[in-house]
Amino acid sequence: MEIFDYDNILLLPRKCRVESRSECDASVELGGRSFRIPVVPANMKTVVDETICLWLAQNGYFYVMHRFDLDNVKFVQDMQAKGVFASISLGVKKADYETVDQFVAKGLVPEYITIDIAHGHADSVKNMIGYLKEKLPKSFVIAGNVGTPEAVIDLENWGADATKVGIGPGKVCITKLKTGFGTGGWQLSALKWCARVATKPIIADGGIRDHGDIAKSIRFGASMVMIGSLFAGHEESPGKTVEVDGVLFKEYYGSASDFNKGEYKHVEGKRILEPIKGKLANTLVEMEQDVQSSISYAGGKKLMDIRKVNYVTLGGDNAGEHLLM
Ligand SMILES: NC(=O)C1=CN([C@@H]2O[C@H](COP(=O)(O)OP(=O)(O)OC[C@H]3O[C@@H](n4cnc5c(N)ncnc54)[C@H](OP(=O)(O)O)[C@@H]3O)[C@@H](O)[C@H]2O)C=CC1
Ligand SMILES: Nc1nc2c(ncn2[C@@H]2O[C@H](COP(=O)(O)O)[C@@H](O)[C@H]2O)c(=O)[nH]1
Repeated sequence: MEIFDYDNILLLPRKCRVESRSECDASVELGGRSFRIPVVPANMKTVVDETICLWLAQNGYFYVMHRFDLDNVKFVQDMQAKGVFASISLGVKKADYETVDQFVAKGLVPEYITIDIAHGHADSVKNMIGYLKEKLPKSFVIAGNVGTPEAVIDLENWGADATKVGIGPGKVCITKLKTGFGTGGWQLSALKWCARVATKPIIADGGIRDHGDIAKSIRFGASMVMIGSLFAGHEESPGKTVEVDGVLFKEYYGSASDFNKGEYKHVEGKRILEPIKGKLANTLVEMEQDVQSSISYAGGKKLMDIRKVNYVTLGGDNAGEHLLM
């Protein structure tokens, strides 16, 4: 198997078919809705909050609210009362089952539910998917995180409508160091490996450092990418603002860090500072424009045209050109 990551791949252009990049359509469909770009901010406490989620939904972007210190029932009620879709995260513990029961009792149906645990290839996820499909059959269920084709096959067979791929490639992730496991360092080829067997959408989660990595993820089989670090350093980001030598930063910490957990147990995440780089809305517009450019370099007009391009690997044992024959 070829092993590579975002830094060792470049996509190869095909003859341009548009006169302006504005003709290129960066939108993607997920769960019956169309979103402006194939990007979702990570469901982490220092990346999204209620205000950001509402703004994203109102402006044509997908979102997944985090599940930490949050009343999921109130969140769904609030979002739906404001006329936008509700997209929440759930774990697999007793309290998460009770949340589902409350939805049913109140007649609430979140449009999207992401089952979000560290080791998503597990019976606990199978059981939660089964429960959701029984109690809330209309909700679109995203399940993860996983990093192998076997896991993608299982999650899909258990009923997941989409899977989330990425174990440990995140910027504040220390899973690789603490456990010796994961897709950190080879996330893009792990995505390729998983996409070969997937029959439903994959969300590639973690490791995106530059906007061009979005197109690379689409090329290797993602329908969407989940990004934390590139979103954590905005004026509106929920993390604490910290000043260092006159420069403003936002804190960004892992969901499995002691900062998020409130205790040092099974810690697989750390805290870093991200320089503040302006408004979230501007970054999203820039991402859309960059994805439009990617589509134009792919010789296409729509997002999935990126899937058709050849690529080269730079450096290492697998270096070379990879042609689609
Ligand atoms: N994408 C990634 O690489 C990673 C992401 N995270 C994020 O951190 C957050 C917290 O995750 P998580 O700790 O799973 O959530 P929870 O604390 O809600 O734990 C979920 C359940 O899974 C169990 N569990 C967690 N890890 C393992 C494992 N390796 N093997 C067996 N059981 C396990 C937990 O039990 P117990 O704690 O008793 O073992 C618990 O019952 C999530 O948002 C997750 O996405 C965390 C690590 C890696
Ligand atoms: N191993 C860990 N992974 C984590 C933790 N908290 C979040 N995450 C994952 O990272 C991505 C974001 O990655 P980025 O490279 O865009 O910053 C996020 O969506 C989670 O899947 C953690 O504590 N440990």
